[in-house]
Amino acid sequence: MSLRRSTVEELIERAGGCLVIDGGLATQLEAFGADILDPLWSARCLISDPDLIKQVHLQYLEAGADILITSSYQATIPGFLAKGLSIEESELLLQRSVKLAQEARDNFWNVVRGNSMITDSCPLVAASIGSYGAYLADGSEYSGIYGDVNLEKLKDFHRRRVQVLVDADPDILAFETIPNKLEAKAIAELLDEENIQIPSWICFSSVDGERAPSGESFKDCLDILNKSEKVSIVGINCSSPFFIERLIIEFKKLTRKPIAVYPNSGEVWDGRAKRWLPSECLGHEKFEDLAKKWKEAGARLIGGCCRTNPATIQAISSVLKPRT
Ligand code: MET
Ligand SMILES: [Zn+2]
Repeated sequence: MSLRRSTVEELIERAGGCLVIDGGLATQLEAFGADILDPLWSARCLISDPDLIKQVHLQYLEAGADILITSSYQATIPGFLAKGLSIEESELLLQRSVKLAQEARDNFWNVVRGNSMITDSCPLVAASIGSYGAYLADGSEYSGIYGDVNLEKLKDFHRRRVQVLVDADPDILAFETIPNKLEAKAIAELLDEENIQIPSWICFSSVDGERAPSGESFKDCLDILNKSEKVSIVGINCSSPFFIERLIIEFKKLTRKPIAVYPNSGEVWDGRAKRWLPSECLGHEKFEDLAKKWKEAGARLIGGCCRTNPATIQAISSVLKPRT
C-alpha cells in the first residue's frame, strides 16, 4: 500500500528532522558477486538474480535506512528491448524493481520489526530513474554533454518509464545524477504533463562541487525546479562527499524545498573504461562525522551512493537517529 497520506515534510519531521537514504545498490550487488558489467548495470540483476536485490534491500533496512532506492536506475525499456525482451516483459521488469523493494520493506517491517501494519512511519520505497546519460552509459551523467537532444526528446525518453513505475505505486520517484538544466526542466514538465501525484526528488551530480556537470549554475537549475509543485525534494547524489557541505549551504540559499544528499565514497567513475578510478575516498567513520555536519547545514535526507555500503548507512543512521 502507498504511504502518501503524509507529506514529505511531515515524514521528515516525524523521523526527527532527517530521513536516512540507503547506500549503493550496485556496489552491494557486486560485493555479493553479481556481474553488472552490462549496459543495464545494476538493473541486470532484475533479470539474473532478483532475490539478490531483495537481500540487499533488506541489508540496508537492517542498517537503518528509511528509504530504499529501487534497482531501476539503468533499467529502461529501450535497454531491455536491446536485450531481446518484449515491451511487455520490459514493463514487468520495471514494475518488479518496485515490487522487490516493497516486499523487502514489508517483510522487514512486519516480520523483523514485528509490526502488524504498514503505516506512515515505516520505510519508504523510492523508484530510481537514472538520467538520460545513465542510459547512454558513456559517462555523460557526469559530463552533462548530451549531444543531439532537446527538451521534447528528453521528456519522451522518461515518459513511459515514469508511467510504468508510477503504476507500481512507489512512495517517491527518485531522479538521480541529473547533469544539466535541460533534463531537470524536461522532468519537471513531464511530471506536470502526466499529472504525477507521487512526490519526487531530483538530484544532480556535480564534479567540481560548484556547478552542475554541464557547467550551468545550480541557481539556474533550481530556479526551474522551485516553480514546480511536483518536485518535492532537490539535492545531490553520486558526487564527492568532500564538497557536499558546501553545496548544501549553497542550495539552502537557492531553494526552500527539502534537500537530499547521498554522495559516493569520493572515487571517480570512468564512464568509458567502466571502472572506478582509485582516488581519495572516505571511510565509514568519516561518513559519520560528515553526516552530522550535513544535517546541521540543512540537509533533510542523507545517505550514500556508489561505493558506499550497509556499514556506511549504519554509521550515518547511528548519528542521525540514535536509538534510545
Ligand atoms: N542507485 C544507483 C544504483 O546503485 C546508483 C545511482 S548513481 C550511479 O543502482
Ligand atoms: Zn552512485
